[in-house]
Amino acid sequence: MFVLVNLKAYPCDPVEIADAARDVSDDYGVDIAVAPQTAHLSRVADTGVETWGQHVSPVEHGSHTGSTLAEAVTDAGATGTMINHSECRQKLADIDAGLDAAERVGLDTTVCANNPEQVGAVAALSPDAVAVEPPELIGTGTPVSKADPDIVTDAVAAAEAVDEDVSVYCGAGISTGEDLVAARNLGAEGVLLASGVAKADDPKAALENLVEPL
Ligand SMILES: O=C[C@H](O)COP(=O)(O)O
Repeated sequence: MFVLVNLKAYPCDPVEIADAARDVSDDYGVDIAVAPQTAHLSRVADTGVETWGQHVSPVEHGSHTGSTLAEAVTDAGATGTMINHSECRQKLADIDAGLDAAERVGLDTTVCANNPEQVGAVAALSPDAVAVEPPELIGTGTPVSKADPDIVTDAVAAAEAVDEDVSVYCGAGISTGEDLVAARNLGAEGVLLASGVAKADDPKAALENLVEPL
């Protein structure tokens, strides 16, 4: 299972969480990546943890003030990026161009989607992975695997029907090891989570609790 920890814009210490994620990943043999604010990418990557961008813009070098250039994301040490997070929605054409930008520099890609129908649509763009996240469950602590497990199994089927090489992750409300095991049992190959770690009093303990049952 791949565990992608999105720090969003939470008031957490990205380096403390990156250090914890690196150590827990090493200790438990689970692939854990951290996606901090773009301005924190270098500091997070310097810890040695797998580092992801929260977004890349659908642009090349040029007059694109305020953009998140894929080349700058890799220069900062990231090896992957999310695109189309529910809190950073993109038009389909921009998701496609964002994937082109990520591919140009060799970033791994996860495209987020609200539901299984959207999973099928974005799987057609051949990202490395899609992450299904019902927006209404984000930040609630109620995992999609409990609230509506069919969303995960339907997302897996939708991606498989389009492109068997696209992995499916699930997210929203995931905070415990039990949630990770449930996601795996529903066919997900990874999880995307945020508040369960970024808002935890002890992020390292939260990460250990997540991966221990795997
Ligand atoms: O990027 C992470 C997802 O939006 C899930 O957030 P959450 O774990 O706080 O529900």
